Amino acid sequence: MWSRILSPRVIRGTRLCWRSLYTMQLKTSEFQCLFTDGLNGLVEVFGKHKHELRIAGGAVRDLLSGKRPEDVDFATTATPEEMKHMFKAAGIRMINNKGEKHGTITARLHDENFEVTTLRVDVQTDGRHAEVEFTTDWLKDAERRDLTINSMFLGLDGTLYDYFKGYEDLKNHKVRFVGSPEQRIQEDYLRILRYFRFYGRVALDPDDHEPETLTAIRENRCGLAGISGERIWTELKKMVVGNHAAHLLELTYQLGLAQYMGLPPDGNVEEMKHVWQKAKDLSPKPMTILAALFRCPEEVEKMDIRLKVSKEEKSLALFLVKYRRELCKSKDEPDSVKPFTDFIIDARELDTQSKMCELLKYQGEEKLLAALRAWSIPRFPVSGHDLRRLGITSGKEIGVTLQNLRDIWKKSCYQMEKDELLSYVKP
Ligand SMILES: Nc1ccn([C@@H]2O[C@H](COP(=O)(O)OP(=O)(O)OP(=O)(O)O)[C@@H](O)[C@H]2O)c(=O)n1
Ligand SMILES: [Mg+2]
Repeated sequence: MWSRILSPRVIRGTRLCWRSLYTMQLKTSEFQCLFTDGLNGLVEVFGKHKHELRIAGGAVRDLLSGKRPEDVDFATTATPEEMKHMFKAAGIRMINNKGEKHGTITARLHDENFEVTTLRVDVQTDGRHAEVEFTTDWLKDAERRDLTINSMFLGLDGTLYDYFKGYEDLKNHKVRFVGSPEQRIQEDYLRILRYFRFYGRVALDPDDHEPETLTAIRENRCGLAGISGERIWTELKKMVVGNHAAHLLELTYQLGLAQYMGLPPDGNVEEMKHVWQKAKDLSPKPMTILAALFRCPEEVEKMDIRLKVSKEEKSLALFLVKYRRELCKSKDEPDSVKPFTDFIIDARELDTQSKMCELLKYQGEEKLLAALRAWSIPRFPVSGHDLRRLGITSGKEIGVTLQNLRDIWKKSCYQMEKDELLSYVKP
């Protein structure tokens, strides 16, 4: 059952308002999966030193949505110094203390790492980094977090601490910033993209945004220019393969964000919407959806300069932009994968088959995709060595003959064997 404790607070020194803390008791069985020997050990150490320890942020959101969280962050009232002292005394190993400046200590128990962060307030932010001050006030730590659904804590006894109705928002499929969207965005402009990503995860309706959220995003869009390409790409990738992706990408264009995110300013939004509709249930790679926005290879190059995507991702984008219309199913035999397998045989590059699968997703060719996935590249049975044995010595001639034989072999649907193929060679 919900219990409600009301406390008056002054927000930003101007308005007096009632801030509520909702607490609720979850059954520990609901998050039993987390209680490993390592976590039990961690809980014991914090209990012994009388420091509070709670699960924080994204992991609480995931647990409440019935999902097993990928990474679990812990928050505590103990300072990093107190944690270090406590872990040392208990003989617990700590690893790479790079996060210590921001209050994070990583402890290793029973071969598991636990990241525990001291409650903090961001005293100075520049839209990317924050200078932090430690606190023992859980509300203050919740206040600096981005979205209400990401601002909850879960005590290890099953008590949920929820200052901003995050659980209600989660149940109502609402994505809202904590307090002022403008302020939260200005603290870290990447939150614009986090908003879209979580919208895709949580919202049912593709167009159920709070108007003031969209206004804050639009007015602060330039801030994205200062965010590194790697961070943008990490978020964008997750958003593009989530729910409502086409709607959200279109919205980034309507709000004028695209150019700050490495996407072509005049991206082909209509094509992207079609491609998404056709490919969304075929597990497309993020780049398969984004490729639809590019009108030419130069736009892929510009995107790469900004987002620093991987070599494979860039090569996939260039492949799709080049072949999306050129390489299509045959009109006479629409169920045949032959045009695609022939291309793969000729390309002789290891990743062509996987790129071709993405091309079929782009084109929405579900049946051909299944057939291509089931196909494995047959081995061409003739080598240069075989031709040399037949008396062909010039390298150039060997190359030409091999290609001719390969074409014959392709026509035979890769069935012809070596002797039959070599019978075509006139020495
Ligand atoms: N720009 C950011 C990034 C993170 N957070 C806070 O830090 C928590 C943990 O961040 P992170 O692990 O990066 O994201 P998650 O929300 O946990 O999402 P994911 O499932 O992708 O890990 C978030 O839940 C949120 O409370 C934030 O307020 N602003
Ligand atoms: Mg996380």
